[in-house]
Amino acid sequence: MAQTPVTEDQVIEALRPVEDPELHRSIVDLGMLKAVQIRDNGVVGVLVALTVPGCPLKGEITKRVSEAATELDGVESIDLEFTVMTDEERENVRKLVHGGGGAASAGSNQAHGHAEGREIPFAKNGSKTRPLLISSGKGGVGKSSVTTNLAVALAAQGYSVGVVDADIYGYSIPRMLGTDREPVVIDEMLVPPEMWGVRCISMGYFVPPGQAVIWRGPMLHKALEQFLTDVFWDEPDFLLIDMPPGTGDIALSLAQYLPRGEVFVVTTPQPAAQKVAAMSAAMAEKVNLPVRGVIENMSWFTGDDGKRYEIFGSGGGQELADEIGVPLLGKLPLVEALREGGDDGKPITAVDPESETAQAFHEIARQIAVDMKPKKVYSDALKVI
Ligand SMILES: Nc1ncnc2c1ncn2[C@@H]1O[C@H](COP(=O)(O)OP(=O)(O)OP(=O)(O)O)[C@@H](O)[C@H]1O
Repeated sequence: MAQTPVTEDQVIEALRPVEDPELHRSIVDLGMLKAVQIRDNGVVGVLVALTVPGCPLKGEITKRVSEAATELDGVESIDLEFTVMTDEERENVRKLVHGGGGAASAGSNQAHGHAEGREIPFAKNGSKTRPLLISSGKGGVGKSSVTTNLAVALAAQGYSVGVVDADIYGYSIPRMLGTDREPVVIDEMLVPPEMWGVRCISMGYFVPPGQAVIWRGPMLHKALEQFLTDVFWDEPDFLLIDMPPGTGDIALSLAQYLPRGEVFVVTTPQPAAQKVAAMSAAMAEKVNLPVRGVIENMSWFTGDDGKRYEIFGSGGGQELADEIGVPLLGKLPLVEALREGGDDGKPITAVDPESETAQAFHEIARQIAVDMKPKKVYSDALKVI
C-alpha cells in the first residue's frame, strides 16, 4: 500500500526543534526556514535563510536539518538550498533574541556612566547571571588559563557560560579556548563564537593579527561597554571576566559596569606575588565588590620520581585568603599539558577531564556554583509598599 505523503506542515513541525547553532533558538521561530516543498519519491525541498552570508556554521545547520527531516516517515531525502536574510529580516532576528533598542538607541543606564546605548543586562537587579571577575595583581600568574578552564568546567557541569576577555593588552582567551572564528554580526548585535560550551568575546577579534591595541582610554572603555551590551550573551548563568592585570582604570570601570560582580583573585604561592595580589583585593573593596575567593596557581610540580616540588614556594594562596578573610578555593599544579592545551585551544579541563588539574578546576567550579550560590533571590516584581 502506498504511504500517505508527508505534508509541508509536518516537515515544518519536524524542523521546529532544530536550533541555530549560534543563537540557540528554533530555526523556524527565527524565520530561517523560508520554504518547504514536497516533491515525488519522498524528496523534500527545503530553503533556509542564513543570518549572514558565508555563515561559518552552514555545515552544522545542513546536518541538523537533514537529520530532523529524514526522521519523518515518508521523507527519503532532502534537497537543501540556502539563501541569505535581508537587512529587515536580520533586524527582526536581533529584536527577537536580544530585545528592542538598537546599539545606538537611547538607554537608561546613566547610573553606570553612559547615557546612550543599551542597558548592561548584568547590572540589573533580577539578572540571573553571576559575573565572576577573575583578577590578579600582576601578569603571568595564570589568570587567563584559570578563567578559560574554570569556564569550561562550569559549562561541563551544565551551566551556560560566557567569557569576556577584558585583558585587552594581553588578550589570550580565543587562543586558549580555540574560538579563533570571528564573532558574527547580525544587525549590530555581536554573536560570540562558542567552544566547549563557552561563548567568548575578546578585543583580539578586533585587532589584526600581529598588531598591538593602540586605542586610547575612552575607546577602550567604550569597547568594553559594548562587550557587555551589544553581545548576544543570552543571559548565561555565569559571565567570567578575564580582568587586565593590576588595579588600573579599566579594572575600575569594569567594576562599575558590573555592580553585582564577584571577584576571584589568582595568585602564585610565593609571598611577593601574594602581596601584589592583595592590592587587587583592596581595589575590589574600594569599588564595593566582594572578593569571594582565592585560587592558587602553579602550586607544585610533580617530577618523574612522583615527588611534588614546590618550585614557587608555598603558602601564599592560604596567607592571602586568610588576610582577606575568604576561602582558598583550590590549588592548581604546574603541568605541561595545561600550557600546551592553552597554546592549542584545547583546555586541559575539556580534553583530559579526569586529570588531577581538571578535577581541581571542577572542584573550584562546584564551590562557586553550588556552595556560593546566592541564597536570596531578589525579585523585581516583589515590592514592599
Ligand atoms: N598551572 C600551570 N601549569 C603550566 N603552565 C601554566 C600554568 N598556569 C599558566 N601557565 C602558563 O603560563 C603562561 C601565563 O599564563 P596566563 O597567560 O594564563 O597568565 P596571565 O596571568 O593571564 O598572564 P597575562 O596577564 O600576561 O595574560 C601561559 O603560557 C600558560 O600556559
